[in-house]
Amino acid sequence: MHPAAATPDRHRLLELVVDLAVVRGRVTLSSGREADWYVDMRRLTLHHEGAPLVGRVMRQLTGDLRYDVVGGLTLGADPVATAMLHAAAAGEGFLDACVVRKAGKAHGLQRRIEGPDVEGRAVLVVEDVSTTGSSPLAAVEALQEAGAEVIGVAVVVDRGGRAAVEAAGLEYRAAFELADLGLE
Ligand SMILES: O=P(O)(O)OC[C@H]1O[C@H](OP(=O)(O)OP(=O)(O)O)[C@H](O)[C@@H]1O
Ligand SMILES: O=C(O)c1cc(=O)[nH]c(=O)[nH]1
Repeated sequence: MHPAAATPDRHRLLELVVDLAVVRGRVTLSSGREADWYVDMRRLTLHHEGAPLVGRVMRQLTGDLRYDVVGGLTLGADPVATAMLHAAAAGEGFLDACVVRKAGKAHGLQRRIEGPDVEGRAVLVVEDVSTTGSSPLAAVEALQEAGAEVIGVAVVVDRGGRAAVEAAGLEYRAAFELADLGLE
């Protein structure tokens, strides 16, 4: 099946993204850039119907890739990773999740990457929405420093991050592009 094939799950998830997450109005993005709309994916990835759909659609999108850990830069990536973990657990496979902190922690075990150890493991970096690619690439760098093999990046909505991630030599998958959301 094509990674972004039309399925009932993908169709319903797209409806929910448009209904729940797209917010029109002037906003400042994490890059400092200004925009006239925002995709607040947390409204979807923490939603009772949206979260399980995110897990299944993202697993389907990356079904041909080999990875056994999934995670990205906190906070947007976290519910995406755990939704995928639960989708895997509900099926045949197993999948661990990890959380990449924006900065290292000064107390406790002082870990930047939380969860089961990632050293020597194949990790898929995820993100809820990516505009510049800098958040997923920050996660890639932290995971590689921790000894993980990063096999690619997958996002629910691509707002423009593809170019930077592909320029870094990484596979990039997006469940939805701006055209799918009617936002081009
Ligand atoms: O870095 P980009 O590829 O351009 O993607 C945009 C980032 O903006 C959002 O997070 P935000 O920085 O608002 O932080 P949060 O996840 O802590 O809410 C989103 O979850 C991405 O991480
Ligand atoms: O670039 C961003 O900061 C950004 C854009 C967007 O649509 N949604 C979001 O959560 N962050």
